[in-house]
Amino acid sequence: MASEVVNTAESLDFPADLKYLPGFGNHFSSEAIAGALPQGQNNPLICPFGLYAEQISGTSFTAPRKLNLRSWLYRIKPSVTHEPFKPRVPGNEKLIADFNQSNSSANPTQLRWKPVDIPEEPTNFIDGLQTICGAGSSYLRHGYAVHMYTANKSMDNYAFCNADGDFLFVPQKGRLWIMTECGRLEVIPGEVAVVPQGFRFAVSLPDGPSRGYVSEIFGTHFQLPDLGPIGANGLAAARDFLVPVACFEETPCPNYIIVQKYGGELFTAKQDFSPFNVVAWHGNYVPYKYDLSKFCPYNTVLVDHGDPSVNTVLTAPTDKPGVALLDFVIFPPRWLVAEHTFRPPYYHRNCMSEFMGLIYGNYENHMQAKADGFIPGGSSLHSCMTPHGPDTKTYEATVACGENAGPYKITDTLAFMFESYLIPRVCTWALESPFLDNDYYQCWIGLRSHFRKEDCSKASSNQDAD
Ligand SMILES: O=C(O)Cc1cc(O)ccc1O
Ligand SMILES: [Fe+2]
Repeated sequence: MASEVVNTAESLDFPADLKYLPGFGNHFSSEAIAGALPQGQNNPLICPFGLYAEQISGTSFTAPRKLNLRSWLYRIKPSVTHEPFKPRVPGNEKLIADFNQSNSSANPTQLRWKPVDIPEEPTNFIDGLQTICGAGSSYLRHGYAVHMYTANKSMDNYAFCNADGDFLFVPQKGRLWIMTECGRLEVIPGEVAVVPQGFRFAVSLPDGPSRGYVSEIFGTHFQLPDLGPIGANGLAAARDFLVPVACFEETPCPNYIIVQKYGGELFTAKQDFSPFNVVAWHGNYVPYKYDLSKFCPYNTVLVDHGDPSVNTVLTAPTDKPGVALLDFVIFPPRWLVAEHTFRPPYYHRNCMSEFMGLIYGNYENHMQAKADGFIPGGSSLHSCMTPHGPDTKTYEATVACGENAGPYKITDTLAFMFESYLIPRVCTWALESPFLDNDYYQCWIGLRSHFRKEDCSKASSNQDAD
């Protein structure tokens, strides 16, 4: 418990030495003022210091205990104290939470986008968020969305609340200062953060123009993957996940606006205080962050290219065992040592769908075969059964290197994949976007046949002689 730290954040300043609580799935507790958490019960008649008790649940009350998520917030005023929600004008028409024929289409071709420009006009995180693709519906609590954000303005006197699902933030350019009801998260490119469904949060941009990726999941939450035969350790360690400590604002804010995303539409409600007025909290339903450089990769040590699932950081399950609504997978710096193996990703068609982004560096830069076109801030989508794999340059350079490729370290790169069982529909604006790379398919067109027919006849005549 962070009871000695008195975080009375009179402004939303983020100190350099932000404190966090470590762990994943823990029952945490945090007090900005010692004694603010009720002891022995959640909902006393009068809470310490006259605070209001409020529960936020992330699963139905009756969910099995091992899945049950909820937290208790002790706040200066309860979040119900606001004027009625009204449709936000203007809304954000590029935000989709119910994928259908009016807003998106099926597209089985290989798709790739260049990095989207960060606008010049003042744009905050809410207005700069645009859905690229997704499947299902937040109304039915089954599905996901992949968004990109570009923004250059902090959310002042605005808080966002996503009633549809959980957001996983993957910043690519610029730090995010995410103020949440549980406290502050600083997230730099190379780190990721999760803000679960329903938490109010405000995004500030201390570095100015910023860009990144967001995945949103409907109806479930992220878990750490099972490790199977890997054993009890490896990949993302629970203790490297960081949860904010309680921190509150109490200065009057006469025109504070809550922007609620509900069914993909935006609604606003006015209130006269900051929603970041939680003096203490406890529970297991919390925002958190994770530094991807802490990931402990496992990989091939003799032959063949392992499947990318070995690099799963977080997984959001479906009801089918082992089948993900959304896996968050990374391709971090690591040694390649496989012998007589084609080391880059194999050519493949996957029954799952793969959205990829690049945080920095070159993706799978095997033997410096610099594949063009997939640039930091860009993205690609290879949907269910859409063939893909290394481009011509990478194939030729890998084969030219032959058996001489000794141990080789892939460095200075960080790519990721959102992989889903559900077949994505692609949003209309994303298909019409000037950033769509219409020549993407060209990167494979040069792949030549290396088939040596003469070797086949030699092999069969040798066989006849035997
Ligand atoms: O398509 C991709 O680049 C992602 C990917 C990487 C890999 O090493 C194996 C399979 C796979 O889908
Ligand atoms: Fe793939």
